[in-house]
Amino acid sequence: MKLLVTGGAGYVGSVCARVLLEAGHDITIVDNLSTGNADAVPDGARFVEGNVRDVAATVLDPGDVDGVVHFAAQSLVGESVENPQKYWHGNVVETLALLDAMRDAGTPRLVFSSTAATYGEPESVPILESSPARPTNPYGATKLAIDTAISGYCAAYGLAATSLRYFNVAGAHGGAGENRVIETHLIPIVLQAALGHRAGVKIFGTDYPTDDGTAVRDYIHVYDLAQAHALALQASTPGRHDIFNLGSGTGFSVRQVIDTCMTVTGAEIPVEETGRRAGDPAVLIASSDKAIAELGWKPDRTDLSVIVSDAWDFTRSLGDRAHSARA
Ligand SMILES: NC(=O)c1ccc[n+]([C@@H]2O[C@H](COP(=O)([O-])OP(=O)(O)OC[C@H]3O[C@@H](n4cnc5c(N)ncnc54)[C@H](O)[C@@H]3O)[C@@H](O)[C@H]2O)c1
Ligand SMILES: O=c1ccn([C@@H]2O[C@H](COP(=O)(O)OP(=O)(O)O[C@H]3O[C@H](CO)[C@@H](O)[C@H](O)[C@H]3O)[C@@H](O)[C@H]2O)c(=O)[nH]1
Repeated sequence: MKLLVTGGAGYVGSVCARVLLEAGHDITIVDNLSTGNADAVPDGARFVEGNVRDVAATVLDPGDVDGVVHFAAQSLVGESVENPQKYWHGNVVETLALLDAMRDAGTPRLVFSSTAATYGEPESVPILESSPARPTNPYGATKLAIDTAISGYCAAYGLAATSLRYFNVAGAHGGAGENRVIETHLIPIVLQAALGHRAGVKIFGTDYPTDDGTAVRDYIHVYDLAQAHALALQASTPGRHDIFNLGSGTGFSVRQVIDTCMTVTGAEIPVEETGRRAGDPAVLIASSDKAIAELGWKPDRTDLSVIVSDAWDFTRSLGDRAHSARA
């Protein structure tokens, strides 16, 4: 397929673009490099630098593009609580412009990066797609608003769309991984501390109602996630909006993640316990049964040690290209 990939210079988008190229798709990436890296754009993809809102209409030639895989977004839970304006504009306004450009150009399919954050604090785990969606932060609220808009565009205009609700993405593949200028995610932060690029790691909250008091998340390997995108592109149906959770189905606490990172790296990492981060739910664990049954998805890198090892190999391979090395 001829595909437009937004956010393909970012972490998840750059891995997925590689996997889609390997599968034989023709890829054009649009990215404004606000959090992404130009050197993450894979060989073999065309690259257009710009905001989705500004360039979508020019890169979607009428009748020419088979689908859009839309990763570009603002995606930090804590930041969204402090600066919701950045999230409503950066996510909802940008995506509505993309949906309208797709409609004008007759682009038939969309795969959208939705999130576990749409559910908020779950009543029970694992979380199903039918679980109540009550986001606890503006980031999740904007992604839920986009999912709602997509449903309407599918029903009224015949778009074929899939929203993939990722849980916590981690790991690396094909020379691509996490290398953000400002890093806030747990696993890359712990690995940067293991490399000596940070003094240590803070645990945000030790009073959650979990076994060890720290928050529990479901970590999914970015390669498994990429496979789901390839399947979703094949499975889409005009007029339908399908929503799938994507996780490994197992929860790990912040302490367990730090312990696994210490085992994999062999490094002793200083840990400081601090208060909760605003907007964080206690426990997020996915049921991915629907994706397994309906997309034929087969996640096979679900072991946390494998996820952390792949992230560690990538982080070490960066050398001077690591933003954390220059901090
Ligand atoms: N990383 C996770 O754990 C996770 C979990 C759930 C959902 N997601 C979703 O997956 C997607 C990718 O996340 P990521 O972790 O790779 O983030 P990222 O910040 O690494 O990548 C986002 C990319 O989009 C680009 N971008 C942002 N706004 C843009 C705009 N308006 N126009 C053009 N380019 C723009 C950035 O420069 C960056 O390259 C996001 O939609 C995020 O909400 C991520
Ligand atoms: O230095 C740190 C960083 C994080 N955490 C905690 O570790 C957990 C995981 O945090 P993080 O890696 O920042 O991911 P989340 O905030 O859970 O969000 C990720 O996972 C969500 C889905 O669950 C996605 O929607 C988001 O885009 C993605 O950033 C949370 O409990 C954090 O409070 C710490 O204790 N210390």
